[in-house]
Amino acid sequence: MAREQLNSAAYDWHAFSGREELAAALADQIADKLTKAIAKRGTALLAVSGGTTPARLFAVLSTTPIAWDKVIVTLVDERFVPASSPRSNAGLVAANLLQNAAKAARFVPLYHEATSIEDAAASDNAALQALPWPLDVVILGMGGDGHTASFFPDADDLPVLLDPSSDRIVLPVHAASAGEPRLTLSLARIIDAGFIALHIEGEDKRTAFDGAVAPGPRKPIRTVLDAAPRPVEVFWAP
Ligand SMILES: O=C(O)[C@H](O)[C@@H](O)[C@H](O)[C@H](O)COP(=O)(O)O
Repeated sequence: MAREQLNSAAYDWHAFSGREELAAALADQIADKLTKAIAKRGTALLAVSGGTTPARLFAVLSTTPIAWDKVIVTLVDERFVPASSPRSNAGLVAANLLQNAAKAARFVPLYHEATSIEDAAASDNAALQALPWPLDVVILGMGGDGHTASFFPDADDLPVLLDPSSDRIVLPVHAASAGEPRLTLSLARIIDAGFIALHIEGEDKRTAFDGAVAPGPRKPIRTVLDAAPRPVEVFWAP
């Protein structure tokens, strides 16, 4: 089916006529990048976003025949809730991605019980040092307000979250619009990824993306596009 391809310096736009077609194409791209990473360094590091958009992609990816036992999966961000919560991104990944062939992957969550989100982020920061950075693949989502990861426009310390030279891996986020405190990978870790995909669906998200890349007040997604050393691959379907 027809695919619309628009490019700009900061992103490559890949539009699909349907969400199934998008999921198949993006899953193929992810599998290709992970397989190449495994061939090159014996392992692959994948970070995925949560929310509602990725479930179909995760289901398709979970049946993709790659060496999942050599893949480490972590999260781009997480709500400060246990995996048993319906709000948990770890729960979403467990139910949709870590199934079928992908069950063999190693999952590294972000949420741990802690007395504060700051303590949780500090322990994550220490624990995730041991992962084989940089990310080979990162899959971002985007909210209608132009947030991605947990870089919410109303987040306290947004400049810290968006510092491209930060040596932090995981940062705590307080943002009234986020619902609950969040844990997020830093911008620095995200833009270091070998393949950066932004997965958005629906007309509202396309309008929000177009607004974010147009001249005007900078939204967090625009900061990611501008900071990335290579074009972000945007996958969109109506
Ligand atoms: O924890 C989260 O919510 C995500 O990581 C977040 O960044 C998400 O990608 C956007 O909010 C879009 O969410 P939807 O897919 O639900 O629109």
